[in-house]
Amino acid sequence: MKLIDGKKISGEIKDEIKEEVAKLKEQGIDIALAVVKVGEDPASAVYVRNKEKACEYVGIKSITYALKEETTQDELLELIDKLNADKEINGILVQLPLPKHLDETEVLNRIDSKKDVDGFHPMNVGKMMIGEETFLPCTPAGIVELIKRTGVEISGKECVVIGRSNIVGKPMAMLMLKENATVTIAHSRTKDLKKVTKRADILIVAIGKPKFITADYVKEGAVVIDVGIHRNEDNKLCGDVDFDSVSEKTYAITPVPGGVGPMTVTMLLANCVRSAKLFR
Ligand SMILES: Nc1nc2c(c(=O)[nH]1)N[C@@H](CN(C=O)c1ccc(C(=O)N[C@@H](CCC(=O)O)C(=O)O)cc1)CN2
Repeated sequence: MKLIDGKKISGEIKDEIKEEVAKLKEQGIDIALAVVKVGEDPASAVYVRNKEKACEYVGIKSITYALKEETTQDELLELIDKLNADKEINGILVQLPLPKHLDETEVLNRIDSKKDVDGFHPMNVGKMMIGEETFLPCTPAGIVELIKRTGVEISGKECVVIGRSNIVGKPMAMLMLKENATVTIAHSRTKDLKKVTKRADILIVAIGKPKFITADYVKEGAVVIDVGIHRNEDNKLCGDVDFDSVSEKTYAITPVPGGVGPMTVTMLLANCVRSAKLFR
């Protein structure tokens, strides 16, 4: 069984990005990312800190706007408008989830699509659908990169994606289709999930339930990618996949932590570089 080491692979990509950022600096192009965080969600605080550290490592300037929980929709939209107009800012991201009283869709749609380094704006989602060059959502893009850098051929493979969120499941399916996989999207209403998952050469799991996928859901020799992230009572992290039982059957598998998560942050850096190159 191959362990797909997302930490190592993302480290390699970060070094490539660092070189590219240095070259752009020599040409007088500086890259700056605005990160907007609303409220005190502890997981979001960790992810934002990881993004700040990664930016610093590669030489991208990051500015975090930490807004209080009670921030109103109008206040948040006003900040986005200000960042959209700021010529020094190449990328804007709003850390999700937002507090319940805020309208996430309206906020994400307000970000200038040319600064949408999360790839969540409808314009960029549309471009991705038709295969035009654009910002790709970071987690799905990171997963494609992980699979490719593990040396696994995607073209012609049976790929099953469990989950249909706008951030992971739907774009994931699109990107695997672009790589010429035969793609099935399974979800909470899928009948006989095991029957569907057992045909997967590549199984991508974003179901949101700790250790839900056990060995009996997986075909011998499959590649399994675990997008889930859960913290148990002992503060230990696990994914949606029962790693110990499933890994005995797989050709390759991602761990949690250290699999998909670090790639999400690294692909954000790649999108910041893309923004500076395409739209400065
Ligand atoms: N604006 C966005 N919000 C959210 C996104 C996103 O892509 N854009 N994705 C997730 C959270 N996320 C990034 O923001 C993210 C999740 C996990 C990790 C990560 O590195 N995980 C580590 C473990 C870290 C820990 O100790 O908890 C790992 O898996 O090894 C990075 C980023 C939702 N929101």
